[in-house]
Amino acid sequence: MCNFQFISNCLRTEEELLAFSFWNRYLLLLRRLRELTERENEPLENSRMSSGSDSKSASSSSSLTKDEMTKEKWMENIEKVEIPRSEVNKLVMNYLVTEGFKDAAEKFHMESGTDPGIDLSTLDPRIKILEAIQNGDIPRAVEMINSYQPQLLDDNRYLFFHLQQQHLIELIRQKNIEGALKFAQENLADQGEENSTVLPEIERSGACLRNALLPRMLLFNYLLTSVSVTRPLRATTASLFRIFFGRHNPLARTIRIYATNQHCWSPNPREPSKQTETIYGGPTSPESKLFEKDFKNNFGEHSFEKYFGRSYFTRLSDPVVGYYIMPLPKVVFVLGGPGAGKGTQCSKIVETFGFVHLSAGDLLREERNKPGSEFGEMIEQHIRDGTIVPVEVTCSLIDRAMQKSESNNFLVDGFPRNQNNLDGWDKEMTGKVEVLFVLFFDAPEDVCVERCLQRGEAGSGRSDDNPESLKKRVATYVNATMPIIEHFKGLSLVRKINAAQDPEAVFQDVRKCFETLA
Ligand SMILES: Nc1ncnc2c1ncn2[C@@H]1O[C@H](COP(=O)(O)OP(=O)(O)OP(=O)(O)O)[C@@H](O)[C@H]1O
Ligand SMILES: O=c1ccn([C@@H]2O[C@H](COP(=O)(O)O)[C@@H](O)[C@H]2O)c(=O)[nH]1
Repeated sequence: MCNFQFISNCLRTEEELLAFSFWNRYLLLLRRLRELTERENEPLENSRMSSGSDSKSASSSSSLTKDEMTKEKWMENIEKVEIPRSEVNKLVMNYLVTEGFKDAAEKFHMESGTDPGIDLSTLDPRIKILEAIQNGDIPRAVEMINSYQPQLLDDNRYLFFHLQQQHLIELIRQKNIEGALKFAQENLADQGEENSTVLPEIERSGACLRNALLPRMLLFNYLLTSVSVTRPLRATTASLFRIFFGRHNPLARTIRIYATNQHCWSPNPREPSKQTETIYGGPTSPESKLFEKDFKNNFGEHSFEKYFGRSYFTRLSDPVVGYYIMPLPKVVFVLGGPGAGKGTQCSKIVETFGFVHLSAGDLLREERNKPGSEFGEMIEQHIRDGTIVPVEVTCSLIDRAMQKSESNNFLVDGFPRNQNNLDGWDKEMTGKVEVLFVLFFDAPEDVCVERCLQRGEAGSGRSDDNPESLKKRVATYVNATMPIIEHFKGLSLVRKINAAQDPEAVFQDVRKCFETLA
C-alpha cells in the first residue's frame, strides 16, 4: 500500500496538499481500473455477467450489479487493490515534476530514492515561466520561453496564440481597454484567417472584449450579439475581428457595421468588393430603416443618432445579412490665394484638432518627383505656368491618400481650384465623403505675392515662387478659383478668415471654426 503519510510529509504548501488530494482521487481511479481489468480476465462462470455472450460490460466482483453498487462497497473494493510502492512513487514524482513542485520533488527524491527522470535544476526556468503566467505577465513569460526554448513558440503556434489570448484577457482585466484593442488589432486580428483551429478561441476573446468595452462600444456589442444570434458562422466573427481590429480598419474609423456573409466582406465601403452592391440610400433606405429600428430597440431611442449621425450604407446583394455603416470621412477644403498662409494654418489645425493635411500641391509635387511617373512632366508644366492639372490626376491622388490614411478627418488644401476640379470631385466623391465647410484665407494680392517671393528667397526650392509664375498663379486664382469659392458661398459653406494678420491671430479665428464642430 502506498504510504500516504510519507507523501503528505513531503507536501508542505496548501497548493501541494490540494494537488495531493487530486492525486489521491487519481489513485483511486487507477485502482478501480485495475480491478475492472482483473474482473474482465476472470472466467465467465465466475463473473455475474448480464445477459448476452458478447456483453463485456463488467459487473462488480461482488454479487452486486453495476446499478446496485454502493459507495461503501466501492470504497471497500478500492481499498483491496494494491499497487507496488515503486509505481506509486514514480507517479508521485512525475506529478511533482510536471507541475513544477521542485522542492517537494527534491525532498521526495531524497526520502524515497525515486529518480525524477530529469535534472531538477532545469525546473527553475519552467517555474519562473509558470509564475509569470500566473502573475499575468505574459510578455515576460513569452520572453523567457523564447530564451529557454527559442523554437517552441514558432513550432507551436497554437500555444503562442493561447499566450496572446491570455495577454488580451490580462489587459481587459486591468481595464486597459485601449491597450487591449491595440493588442487585438495588432496580434489577433488575422489569426483566424491564418489558422482556423483558433477561430473558436477568437470568438471567445471577442466576447470577452465585447463585455469589457460596454458601454463604450455599444456597436461592437451589437455586432457580436447579432452575429452570434443570426450567423452561426465562425468565419463571420473572424471577419468582424478584421473589420474592427484589422490594421486597415482601426477603431478610429468606426463606427461601422458588418456587411458580410461567410465569404465576402468589404474592407472599405469606398471600394466595395465585387460581390457587394453599394447603395447610398442613407437613413431613408429600407435596409437603413430596419437596422435603425433594431438598433434603437437594443440601445434606446436616441442611441442611433448619437452613434451614427450621418452615415451611408453598403449592402450585400446576395444574401443581405447586414449593413456596413461608417461615418463618412469628413473633409474641409482650404482655399485662398497663393501664399495666403493655407499650409501654415493647416499645420496648426493638424496639431490642435487632429485632422490630416492633404495638400493637393504637395501631392502633385510628390507625383511629379516619382521616377518614371507618366504625369511628371505634365504636372511640372502646369506648376510653372500656374495652371491647373486635370482633375482625374489630382482627385485620384487625394482619394488614394485618404484611403491610405487611418484618420477620418481631412484638410484638403488648395483644391478644388477650378470648375473642372469641382466637377471631377463631385463625380468621384459625392456620397463618399462629407464636406464640412470651406476655409477661405483671404489676403490682398500684394501680401500673398510678397510672402511667396520671400519664401522663394528663403530657399523653398519651388519652381513657382518667382515673379513670372506668381503672375500666372494669381491670374488663375482670380479667374478660376474665386468662382469656386463663390459657388461654395452660395451653399453657405464658406468660413472666411482674415489671412493678412499675423499667423497666431489668424489661427485664433481658424480655431473657432473647428471648435464649433465638436
Ligand atoms: N500670417 C502670416 N503672416 C506672415 N507670413 C506668413 C503668414 N502665414 C504664412 N506666412 C508665410 O508665407 C509663406 C507662405 O505661406 P504658406 O506656405 O502657408 O502659404 P500657402 O497659402 O500654403 O501657399 P501656396 O498656396 O503657395 O502653397 C510662408 O513663407 C509662410 O511662412
Ligand atoms: O489642385 C491643385 C493644386 C495645385 N495645382 C498645381 O500646383 C501648383 C502649386 O499649388 P500650391 O497649392 O500652391 O502648392 C498650382 O499652382 C497648380 O499649378 C493643381 O494643378 N491643382
